Amino acid sequence: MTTPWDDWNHILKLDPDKELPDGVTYGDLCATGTDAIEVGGTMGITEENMSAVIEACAEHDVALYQEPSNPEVVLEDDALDGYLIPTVFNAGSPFWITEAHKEWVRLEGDLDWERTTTEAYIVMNPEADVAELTEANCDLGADDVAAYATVAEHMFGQEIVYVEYSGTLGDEGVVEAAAHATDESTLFYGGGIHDYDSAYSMAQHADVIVVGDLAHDEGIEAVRETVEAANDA
Ligand SMILES: CC(C)=CCC/C(C)=C/CC/C(C)=C/CC/C(C)=C/COP(=O)(O)OP(=O)(O)O
Ligand SMILES: O=P(O)(O)OC[C@@H](O)CO
Ligand SMILES: [Mg+2]
Repeated sequence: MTTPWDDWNHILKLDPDKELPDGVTYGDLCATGTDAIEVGGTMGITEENMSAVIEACAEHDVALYQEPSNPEVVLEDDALDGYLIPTVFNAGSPFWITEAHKEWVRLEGDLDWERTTTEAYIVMNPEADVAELTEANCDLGADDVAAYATVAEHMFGQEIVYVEYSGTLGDEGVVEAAAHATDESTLFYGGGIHDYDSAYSMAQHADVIVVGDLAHDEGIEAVRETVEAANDA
C-alpha cells in the first residue's frame, strides 16, 4: 500500500493557538516547499482557531491535514486531505491511548475512515505540554523507544510512528533506534528543529521531519532551510 506520507520529507505543523511573525502569512508558509501542513497543538485549541488556520491554508497548493488534540475540535472540511489522529503509546492514562478515540467514535458514529489515520506517538520531552497533559512516561532509553516502535508497527499495525520531542531537539541515538526498528511504518520525528543542521541530522534517521515552533518564532527563511535539509538528507 502506498500512502501520501511515503513521499514526504517535511511537515510544517502550525499551532492555531500561536501567532505568526510580523509580515508572515499562512500563504508564505504553505509555499516554503514543505510536503504537508499539519494543523494542531496541545493547549488552547478551539474549533474557531482551528478553522481559521485551515481556511487560510486551504487556498494554497499543499497537502493539508488536521491533527486534533481532542474530539471536540475535529472539523468536517472538504479542504482537508485527511485527519492524523494522535494516540500516545507511553501515556500515563489509557484515555490518551484509546479512550478519547472510543468516545469520539461513540459520539460521532460514522467517521470518514478513508481519510483518517492514527499516529503512534512516543512522547519524549517531559517539559512539553503534550507530556504533561498525557502524563507520559518520558524516562525511556533508545531500547524502550525502539521496542515501542516495533509494537506500534507489528502489533498495532500503525502506519505512522512519531518520536515527539516537542520544544527541544531530541537524542539522535533514540531517533536512529526508532528508525532501525521500523520497516513498513513511516517514522516522523518532531521537536526543536531550528536550522539546516538540526533538520539534516534528524532527517538522516526519520522518514519525515516535523517543524513546528520555528514557523511561529522565526518565519519563512528559517523554515525553508529545514525543507532544504530534509530534501538533502
Ligand atoms: C480521538 C481524537 C480525535 C483526539 C485525541 C488525540 C489525542 C490522543 C491527543 C493526545 C496528544 C496530543 C495533545 C496531541 C496534539 C498534537 C501535539 C503533540 C502537539 C504538540 O504539542 P505541544 O508542543 O506539547 O503543545 P503546545 O505547542 O500547544 O504548547
Ligand atoms: O515545535 P517543535 O519543537 O518544532 O516540534 C514540532 C512537533 O513535533 C510538535 O508536535
Ligand atoms: Mg508546540
